[in-house]
Amino acid sequence: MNQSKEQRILNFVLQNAVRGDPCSVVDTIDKYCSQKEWAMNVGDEKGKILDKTVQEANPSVALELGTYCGYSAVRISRLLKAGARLLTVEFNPEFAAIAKQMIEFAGVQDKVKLLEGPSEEIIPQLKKKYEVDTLDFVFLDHWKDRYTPDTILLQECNLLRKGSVLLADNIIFPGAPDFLNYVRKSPHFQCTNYPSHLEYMQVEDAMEKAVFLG
Ligand SMILES: O=C(NCc1cccc(CNc2ccc3[nH]ncc3c2)c1)c1cc(-c2ccc(F)cc2)cc(O)c1O
Ligand SMILES: [Mg+2]
Repeated sequence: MNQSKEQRILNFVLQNAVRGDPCSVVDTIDKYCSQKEWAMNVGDEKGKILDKTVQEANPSVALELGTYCGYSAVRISRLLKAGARLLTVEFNPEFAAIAKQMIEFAGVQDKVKLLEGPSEEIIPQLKKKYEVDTLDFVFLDHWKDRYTPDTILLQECNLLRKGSVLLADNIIFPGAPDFLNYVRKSPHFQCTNYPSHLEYMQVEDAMEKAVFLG
């Protein structure tokens, strides 16, 4: 049975990156996906925006929606302070299996908890089942039509606090127009736009930061 693209990405990392070195895992995925096969990792240009936003937030508890191969989970977790943790949600079982191996190879498994299932099921479980009080940082990179309902669900589940930082990928391409509308019109969010490019391409894209005001 021939391999999936995601399996090929993982194999390239296992053969070319340095075990236990998150930076080498991130760089090796970028090398493969820019030279051999495009894939929907956030990439290095938008990844630098993600890095700065995570460092500024310096979260104790972070949530990622849309793990894919684990590129941004490794990228985020390498920046977390001792004792901080990242919960990452992946609905696609094949992607989750790849991401689990990627996270372990990078050596960040003690900081990252991979939760398999759809965000709409997992978000309401975060407080009781995953012992979350509130989220300091949320990276949205899953189905683009889920950004808005999940942002509303996070508020309904009382998971955001004054200063919680949401960062959304793909604001321009593939686009998340209803999310942009929602957060920019809401009095509960202070928004900032970060123009960039689609990963590994010269196509315009952007990220949007939305800080919860309470
Ligand atoms: O669509 C995207 N990513 C989301 C996505 C996509 C597919 C599968 C999943 C399955 N994972 C999943 C689903 C639902 C979920 N609920 N909770 C967790 C969870 C997890 C997730 C995307 C597309 C492009 C893109 C495509 C084509 C093109 F030409 C240009 C650009 C670029 C990106 O950076 C992207 O992020
Ligand atoms: Mg994306």
